[in-house]
Amino acid sequence: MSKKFRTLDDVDVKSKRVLLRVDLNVPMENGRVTDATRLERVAPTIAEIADKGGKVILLAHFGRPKGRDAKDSLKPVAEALSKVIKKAVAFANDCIGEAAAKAVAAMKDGGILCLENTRFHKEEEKNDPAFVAELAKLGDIWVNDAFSAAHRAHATTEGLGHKLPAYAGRTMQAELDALGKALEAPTKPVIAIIGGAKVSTKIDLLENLVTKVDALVIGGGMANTFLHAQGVGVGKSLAEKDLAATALRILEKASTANCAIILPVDAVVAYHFAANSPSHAYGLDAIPADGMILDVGPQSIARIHAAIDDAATLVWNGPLGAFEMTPFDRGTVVAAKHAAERTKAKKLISVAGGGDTVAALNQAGVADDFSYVSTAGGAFLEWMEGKPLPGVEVLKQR
Ligand SMILES: Nc1ncnc2c1ncn2[C@@H]1O[C@H](COP(=O)(O)OP(=O)(O)O)[C@@H](O)[C@H]1O
Ligand SMILES: O=C(OP(=O)(O)O)[C@H](O)COP(=O)(O)O
Repeated sequence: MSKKFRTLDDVDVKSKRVLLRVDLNVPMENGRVTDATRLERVAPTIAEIADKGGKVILLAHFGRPKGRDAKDSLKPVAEALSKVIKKAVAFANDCIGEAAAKAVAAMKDGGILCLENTRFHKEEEKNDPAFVAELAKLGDIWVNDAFSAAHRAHATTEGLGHKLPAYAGRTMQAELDALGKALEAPTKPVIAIIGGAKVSTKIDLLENLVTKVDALVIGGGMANTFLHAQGVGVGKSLAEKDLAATALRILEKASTANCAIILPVDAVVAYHFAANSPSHAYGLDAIPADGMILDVGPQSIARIHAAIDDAATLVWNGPLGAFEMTPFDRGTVVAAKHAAERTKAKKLISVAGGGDTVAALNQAGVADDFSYVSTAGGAFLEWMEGKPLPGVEVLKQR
């Protein structure tokens, strides 16, 4: 990788208070981390700083809380991280103020401290200068290792880089390096699969994506939004109906750009958002008004297979259905296995990313068969678009 920013090679961290921005936004169920990939990926950076005698002060968000909310505490994640890195991780129940200052003051060289969810303060997402200044008091340098949150210009992902000497962490370096190698000049035809639940934050990306890929498979909550826009009754499905105009504009743009759009032609519908709740596959003209689309149907899966077969490069973010609950993982698991087989047969370069997407690939048992698995979803898509990522750009300034 051409050296565009300073890294841990350029700083002596011994005895320094290192504010290390990581992405601890891991999938959780009943207080238990269900996929530790993001924790495993950040482990080398934490170990390197601690082993060199730096004080590792972890900054991270979790979920999208509106203010302090116990269900979004990072405490259980810090405990899971401690198990992954096999080192003690202290915890402070606020990321600024007295609790944070005391915990930092008590640190020894090589110690590790995790501060509570930065999004418990609304100033985090506003990149508020006073909040940034409060955070900056706790550290001597800022290391950004959260590539998967680098598309956010928040206080801890961007603001701190203007206030303290800034460095890229090892995960940040590795992600940019690997994505560059796999996708800077992708072998065509390129197919993208976009699913998941973060419709409003990802739909705008599709407008650019359709000019860069030859085919776009849309699944998950994203597909429901498009189907609704086309006049399909989607019942009680997760769909952002106010984005119908955006969805139609994207379809038009795709047509102009000669990007094939593969939307579901059938859907697995249930009446309760719960594992193993009774379900049935319906054609699009027959989705029950009181039902919820929780997965793509069998005919849609066949089309997705065919689209993958036509592609030389695959980029994937977002599960095709509510994969955490059987049997609604079927579409995602079957498509993931198919992409993995094509990759093993050297017919496909496959790159997938996103907290839940990685969890889904692990659940399907194929993460290791993909060409590259990124920790990032939204950030990876924005990087693909060629958009500058605020959390990366700020590293280049200093
Ligand atoms: N049809 C659907 N209805 C409800 N939730 C869905 C549906 N399809 C996918 N999801 C949910 O989308 C979530 C993942 O979305 P997202 O956060 O956008 O992906 P990633 O973390 O990989 O970037 C999962 O929790 C999954 O259950
Ligand atoms: O999980 C994340 O992104 P992803 O779902 O796109 O992989 C990041 O932690 C960013 O979270 P955000 O989309 O709430 O800013």
